[in-house]
Amino acid sequence: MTSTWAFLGPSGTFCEMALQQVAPDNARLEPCQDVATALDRVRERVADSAVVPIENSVEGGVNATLDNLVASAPLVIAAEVAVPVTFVLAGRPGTSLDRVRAISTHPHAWAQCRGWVHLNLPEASYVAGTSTSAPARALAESDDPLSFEAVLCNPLAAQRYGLEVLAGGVADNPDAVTRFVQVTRPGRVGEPTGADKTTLMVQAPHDRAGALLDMLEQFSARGVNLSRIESRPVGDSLGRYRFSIDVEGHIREERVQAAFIGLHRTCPMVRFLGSYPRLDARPVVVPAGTSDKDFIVARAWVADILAGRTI
Ligand SMILES: O=C(O)C(=O)Cc1ccccc1
Repeated sequence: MTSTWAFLGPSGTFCEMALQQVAPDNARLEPCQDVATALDRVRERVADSAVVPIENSVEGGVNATLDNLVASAPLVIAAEVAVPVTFVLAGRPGTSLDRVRAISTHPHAWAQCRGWVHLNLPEASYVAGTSTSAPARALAESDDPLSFEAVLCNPLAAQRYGLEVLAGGVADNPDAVTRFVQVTRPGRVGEPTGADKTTLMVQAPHDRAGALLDMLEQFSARGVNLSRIESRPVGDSLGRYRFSIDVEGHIREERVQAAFIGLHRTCPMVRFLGSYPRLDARPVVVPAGTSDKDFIVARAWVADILAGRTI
């Protein structure tokens, strides 16, 4: 049976390149206007999965994704993918570089090429695009006059839409990587691989000294290592934050469950956002005293006490 995959479109985005790494060959593709629409397609059961950007090595977390994952009906991350992001400046065939007055692209792409533009086209202004390939397609297909003459997109998109590369290698950081995730509706949680990651969103306990430390202690007390933590405003008033966190380990592991139970007891909001294999497949180091076996043995000891078998 074919599955339907939503992504940030149109064809030619970095998101589509990420999707190609995880989707089956016969997947039906559903290009969307923005990240929120792609995730809603999964909630509405129009799509089985969505592939969306979550973190960039230059810009950090992708807020549209981090916030949307906790905004409405629950979704979970099933897999992660990294895509090296390389940009070209492209225009309609025959466009000369010194004629470029305005450039359109996705805000994340603009942020990653700003230095090059400042140096090489200091007069050029920026026109926000919904993705890197949306303005590329518009340049190629629109008969109307556009408010820009060039786009920043990946070399494949320039080729796909028949645009001419006016300059290559325009990224300020040539090693930039964006991490994308495959998102699905929640189901029975799969088995751990030993090299897994778990994503969650937590609202710290109420405003008081040490609240953040107390939250972090839930992880450190169980030997659970954090690989990413970012604060996001809750949105209803100034000064209220929740934390988007990646931890090393799987929700089927005892120490991760113990940390989740601790958070649930002490924090106003905790949302599980998926346990999935780590991109680098590096096995998680489990500190002494926090393995599943350690928990099972300790629980059996308490059971013995309760049954009067141990004093
Ligand atoms: O617009 C795209 O091509 C995307 O997939 C979003 C994006 C934009 C810039 C860097 C990484 C991802």
